[in-house]
Amino acid sequence: MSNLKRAIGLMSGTSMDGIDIALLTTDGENRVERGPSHAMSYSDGFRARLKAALLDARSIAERADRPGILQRLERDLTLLHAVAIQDFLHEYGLKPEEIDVIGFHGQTVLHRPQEALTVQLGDGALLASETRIPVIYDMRAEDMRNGGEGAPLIPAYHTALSANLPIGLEGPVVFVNIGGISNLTYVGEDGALIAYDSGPGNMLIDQWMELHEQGSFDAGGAVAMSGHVVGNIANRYLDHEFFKGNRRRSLDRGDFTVPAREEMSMVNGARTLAFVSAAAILRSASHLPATPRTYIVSGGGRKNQAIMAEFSALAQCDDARVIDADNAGFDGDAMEAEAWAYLAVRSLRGLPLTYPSTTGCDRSVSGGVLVAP
Ligand SMILES: Nc1ncnc2c1ncn2[C@@H]1O[C@H](COP(=O)(O)OP(=O)(O)OP(=O)(O)O)[C@@H](O)[C@H]1O
Ligand SMILES: CC(=O)N[C@H]1[C@@H]2OC[C@@H](O2)[C@@H](O)[C@@H]1O[C@H](C)C(=O)O
Repeated sequence: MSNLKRAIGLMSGTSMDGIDIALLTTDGENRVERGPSHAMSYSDGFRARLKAALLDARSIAERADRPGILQRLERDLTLLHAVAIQDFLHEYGLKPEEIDVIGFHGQTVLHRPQEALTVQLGDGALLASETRIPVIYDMRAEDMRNGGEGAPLIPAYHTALSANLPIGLEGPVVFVNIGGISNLTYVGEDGALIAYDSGPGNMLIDQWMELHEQGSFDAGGAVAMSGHVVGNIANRYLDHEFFKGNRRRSLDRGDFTVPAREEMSMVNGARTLAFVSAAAILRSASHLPATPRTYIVSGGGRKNQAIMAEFSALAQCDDARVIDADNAGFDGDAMEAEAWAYLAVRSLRGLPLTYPSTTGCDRSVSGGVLVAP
């Protein structure tokens, strides 16, 4: 019997900008057929509630606690995901019974790997009943129960993608996702898989733009492109203990704080934080067993020209190339949502989602909670 499943992945990442949704047909191993994808932006009001939720989440002691606005927000967030699914099914002429499973990430509101505590808002049972499709959710917890960092989880999917790299890309290859936080996956020429979070991605830039009432992000990196890097402030970030030592750990949004408004001009701040985003990846990559030759970049940060220019310049010092995932035959916007579809199928089959070399877990671990409609 074929193990091929049709899965939909749903990702609401640390940027809190909206829901990415993607269709994938896969066996959870090497067969991956990418389908259509879509993004649904949150309204400004909803994004403001998500940000407020981060404060309420600080008082969570048990994973199931939902203090303050969290309980109501979890329901509303889940219902928005149900709307995203309905719209997607309608747009592509699909029926619920044609989808085997939904991989539901939810919204991370608290991530404290040192306390083995990670909380993603998202009611899997409600989503299953609303969509009439089986749902796999809460995919990070089992990893943490087994000593893992609970993130990143995308490396299992990167491994599958690495089987279809364009001819001529020099290895070792590293997949980099520049979302709110950035993470990297090293695929060695011997097949070795190493992954970890690599630093602040866009989150500081986004917060800087908001601080200056210039919208929620630096579109195209246009503001940054007219500024210059303020060295001492960049170094303050790059000297953070996160980049030192041999133990890699996963990040929470609260691990890095936006500079004070008066520390730099708006344009120099945007440029400095774009540089920090790029340099953080290189600093983190210096802990890999071999120097990467190609970086394949996905996530919204690849659309920031300043991040990409700084990244390319720094990588060039190591004779490495930086390429947009879209130019390597992938979809840089949909990759995380695709990954959650892929991981859901792996979860259904009891296959590992994480490995000691990706999250630091004690052994390969599967995970996720299945709810039938
Ligand atoms: N056109 C653009 N120009 C510049 N930056 C952009 C553009 N589009 C998106 N971004 C940046 O990318 C961010 C969203 O990226 P993405 O959707 O990959 O993050 P995420 O999935 O929420 O985060 P994570 O991967 O950490 O979970 C936005 O907040 C913004 O900073
Ligand atoms: C706890 C959590 O939600 N972590 C996210 C975050 O956003 C990027 C980075 O930090 C990564 O570790 C992870 O998401 C990706 C999709 C992952 O788990 O692979």
